Amino acid sequence: MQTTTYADDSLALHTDLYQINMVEAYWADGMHERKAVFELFFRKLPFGNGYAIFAGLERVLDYLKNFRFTESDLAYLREEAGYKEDFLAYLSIIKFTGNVYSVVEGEVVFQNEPLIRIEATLAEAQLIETALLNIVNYQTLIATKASRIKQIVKDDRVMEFGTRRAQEMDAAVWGSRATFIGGLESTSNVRAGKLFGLPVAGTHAHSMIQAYKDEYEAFHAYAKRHKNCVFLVDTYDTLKSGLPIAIQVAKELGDKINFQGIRLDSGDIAFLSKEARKMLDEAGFPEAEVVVSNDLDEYTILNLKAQGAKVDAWGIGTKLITAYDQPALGAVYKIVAIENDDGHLEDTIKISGNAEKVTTPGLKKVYRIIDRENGKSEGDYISMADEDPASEERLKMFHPVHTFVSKFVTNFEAVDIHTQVVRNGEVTYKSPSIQEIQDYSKQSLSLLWDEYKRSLNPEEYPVDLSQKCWDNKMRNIQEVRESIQNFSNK
Ligand SMILES: Nc1ncnc2c1ncn2[C@@H]1O[C@H](COP(=O)(O)OP(=O)(O)OP(=O)(O)O)[C@@H](O)[C@H]1O
Ligand SMILES: O=P(O)(O)OC[C@H]1O[C@H](OP(=O)(O)OP(=O)(O)O)[C@H](O)[C@@H]1O
Ligand SMILES: O=C(O)c1cccnc1
Repeated sequence: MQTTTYADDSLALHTDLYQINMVEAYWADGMHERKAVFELFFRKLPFGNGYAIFAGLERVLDYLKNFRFTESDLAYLREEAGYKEDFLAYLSIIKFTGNVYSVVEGEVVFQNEPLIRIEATLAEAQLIETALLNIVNYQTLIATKASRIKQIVKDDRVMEFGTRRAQEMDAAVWGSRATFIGGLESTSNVRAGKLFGLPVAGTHAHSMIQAYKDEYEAFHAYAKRHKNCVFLVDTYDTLKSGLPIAIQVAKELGDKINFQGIRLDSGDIAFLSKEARKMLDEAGFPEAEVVVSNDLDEYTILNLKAQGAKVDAWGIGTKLITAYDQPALGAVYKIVAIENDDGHLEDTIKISGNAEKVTTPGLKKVYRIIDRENGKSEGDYISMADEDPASEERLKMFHPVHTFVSKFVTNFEAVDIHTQVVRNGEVTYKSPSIQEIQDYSKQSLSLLWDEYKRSLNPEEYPVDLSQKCWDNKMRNIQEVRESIQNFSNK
């Protein structure tokens, strides 16, 4: 529903006011077209996990391709926000003209490494920050949550049921896409199925049983119109009513339906699933699945498995789509270089009392270092852009804060984890199909040792700096210190 007089016809204003205000200052000072380099990264992996699954690139590219202030955006900025005509005239012609390097969706990623690098005019790079973070923070968080769940359930199917509990509609559809990237098998959201080509699956609700008042009637009515039926058996009494009636209907209809199984949505899932398995087997339905749902997450599932629950498929909603135990990923977007008066890129650094928060300046690359003998990742290696770790015989990798933690790697492959996805404003990357993205993610995960993949207290995967990158960072810190010293001596 339209609630104002302005059409909601672009995403250019999906930004924080301060971005526009900063750009106005750059523009007034003639700095807006200076080349700048920004990096998007997170500092801490979510859920205490040992890795994250990157998602969001498809929407980022769509956003960048269409980045334009429309007439209604400009009218709003003029009439409600008070911006002047000369600045609005500049905004009216701005579009994204830069270069973007990104990891691809489904990639396994880690703390403190640039996921996306933007090289653009200062104004463009600044204006897009908020939307990029908004997209990547949410989608990466949800893909990672899904991947954690998948690590626990292994080959069991997982159906995403979260739409009704998601933080509104965008989160539901893009979230369900992210859960597929993270390894889940289907979503219940039909629109997400249509938009992204996701497999759609589901059962039925208690309301149908209540509408027919009677489980026998309801199951029959449903089976008349649907194949692959999963009957929800816990509306009245799971063991005394729902299950026996589901079995009766399945026997009566025989080959006319493909009785796929039953769903449990309350009670003691471990106990009831074992009982259900027994009853289905004894009734001659060993192939029928036990599907369960009810406020599940990876912790409950792990516990249910420890209790010997006999479950074939898990329906998971609220705790997945809202990332219930950690509802935000803290990815940030930091400037690392800017063109100086002479037209050269100059490093820039943000200092912090917290060593982990000091940014790593300069134009850099990230390589995944893969051991040629066992095919596993030894760690990620952040170098200056002009370095080529592949040409080194023996690579020294050391922790970027606790530098005494180090190792040497030989016989390795160094794979640049970024792909150029936008060149001079043109999107040059075509997103693979959603299935290809999921397959890629599985392959990317298979490079990781199990120690990094366990859900509790995983080992910390090394994300290290090259010596040159480290030296450059120290030099930049020193320069800032000296200039502060000079300033306070004045
Ligand atoms: N055997 C079990 N071990 C651990 N947790 C379980 C087990 N069985 C179910 N659970 C979980 O315990 C919680 C039970 O939720 P709740 O207290 O709402 O009970 P319920 O059976 O769903 O009741 P209601 O009839 O109100 O839906 C759910 O998160 C469910 O996944
Ligand atoms: O528990 P979640 O992980 O969020 O999974 C989704 C939940 O949504 C449905 O319940 P709801 O009570 O909304 O409707 P119903 O009548 O279909 O059970 C479903 O039965 C699940 O319990
Ligand atoms: O298909 C289902 O069983 C379903 C879908 C959404 C939410 N809960 C259950």
